[in-house]
Amino acid sequence: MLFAVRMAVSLPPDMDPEAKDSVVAAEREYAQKLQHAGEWLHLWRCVGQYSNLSIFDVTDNDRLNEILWGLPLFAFMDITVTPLARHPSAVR
Ligand SMILES: O=C(O)C[C@H]1C=CC(=O)O1
Repeated sequence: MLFAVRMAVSLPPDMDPEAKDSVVAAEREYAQKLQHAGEWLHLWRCVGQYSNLSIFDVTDNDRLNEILWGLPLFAFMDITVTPLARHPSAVR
């Protein structure tokens, strides 16, 4: 099942710099592992914003929920999920 997920990140301005570096590094490792595993198909930066637009290919809603709740930055994110269906005019 394909999902488009928008993740907007909002870190506290007074967050300890070491804690910030640590959670961002953990997020990168987590995201790259899922990309290598083939579940996180696309990860795009939204221009000029600390947010991304991602495409996931997962077995079901529960798996996506598990992935999103496991994001190290989850507590600092506003997440919007859009389930995707094939467009009738799509050529591939
Ligand atoms: O930077 C972001 O958009 C947030 C998050 C999503 C993947 C990742 O590595 O960081």
